[in-house]
Amino acid sequence: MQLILHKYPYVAFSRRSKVRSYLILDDGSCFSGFSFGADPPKVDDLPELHEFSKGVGEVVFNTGMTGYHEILTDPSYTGQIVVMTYPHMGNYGTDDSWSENGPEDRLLPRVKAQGFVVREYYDGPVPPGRLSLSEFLKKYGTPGIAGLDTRALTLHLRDSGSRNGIIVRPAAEDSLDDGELKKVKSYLNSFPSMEGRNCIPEVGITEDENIISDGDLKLVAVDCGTKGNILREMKKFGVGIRVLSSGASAEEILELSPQGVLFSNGPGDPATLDGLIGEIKKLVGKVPLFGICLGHQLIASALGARTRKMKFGHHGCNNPVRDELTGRVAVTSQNHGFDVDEESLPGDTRVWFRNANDRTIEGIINDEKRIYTSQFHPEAAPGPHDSLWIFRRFYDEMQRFETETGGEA
Ligand SMILES: NC(=O)CC[C@H](N)C(=O)O
Repeated sequence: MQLILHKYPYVAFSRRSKVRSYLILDDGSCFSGFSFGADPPKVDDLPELHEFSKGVGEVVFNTGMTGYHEILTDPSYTGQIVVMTYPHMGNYGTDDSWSENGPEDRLLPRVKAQGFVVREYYDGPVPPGRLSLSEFLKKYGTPGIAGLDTRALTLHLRDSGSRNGIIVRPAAEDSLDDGELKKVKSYLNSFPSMEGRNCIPEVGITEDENIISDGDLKLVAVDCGTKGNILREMKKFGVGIRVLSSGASAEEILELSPQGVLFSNGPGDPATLDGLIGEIKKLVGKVPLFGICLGHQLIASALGARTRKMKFGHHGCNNPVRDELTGRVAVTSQNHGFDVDEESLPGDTRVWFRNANDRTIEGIINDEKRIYTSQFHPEAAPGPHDSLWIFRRFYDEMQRFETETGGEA
């Protein structure tokens, strides 16, 4: 009897022509692999690179098994190179309708991450109408690197912390010489660290107001680089959604008489966003506030708490979180490299959610001030839907606010 291992014409990546490239970290560690997607910068091109050039950024690992399309298009990954710990990526292709960063013409570049690192890149057929992962990355100018030991790389990042890195091609030959390696290392040592970086100008809408939907209750969403699914989940309740840019003032927000204001996820260090934090301070107690990820960090800061850089953060869709009000544990989708320092949280605000692995804060609640936040992503995309109820919780709060105050706090 003949054993058929592959029913369809799977073409192993290793059998295709390979272009050697390297992932180099700022501590000099060097991982050799093969290119897919867009060509990485050449060692010669380093002086041409700017802060948001493709191929260079903070290297973080993501523990999700699937969902690479949503991850790559999540605006919060701006400035970061993503390493997938799951070893096999690309097997279902990519489809633009899964993109998390809105219509193509509005929020370019479509792929937000600076680079993508995988153990094994699947190079077989994908369903009709889809682009392969490599074609998708190429179309949006983002380099990928495959064939390196992502397990060793992840352990290194876990032990030493997330750090800057670059995907590069040698100038001429197949391998980097010592001089080139030195050049790359000194380039990386002068590259800004994620702590202290404001990445908001790279994402989000720039026009004054964007009407997503109409409804009796009104939600203003302040776009710091919002994932599309946050707005889609709120839209399900029939609320009218107005998206304002992250430069919106408290007065502009209140002028729209919303029953709720949402501060979205977004890239970079929250501590750099003083202006936005100042505007949130003016909103506290006046209208229900909902913050997701960066939005959570900004609202906590407006209440007087401090944020801090985590060693390697939480990136994945399998992070357990405990609801401190009910004791229930949910598996959540996460993507953050900063957190709120519990010591600095004001006494009248409770920890709503806590990470079950490292016990860091995953959300805060203040009923009196009508404040609800989650550090994780209740909208999933990608990830489990266990926490979608949080959107309903905020919608109920918007209704209560309207009933109790007629919209006047
Ligand atoms: N997904 C997010 O909103 C990320 C928030 C922030 N940039 C962090 O890394 O912690």
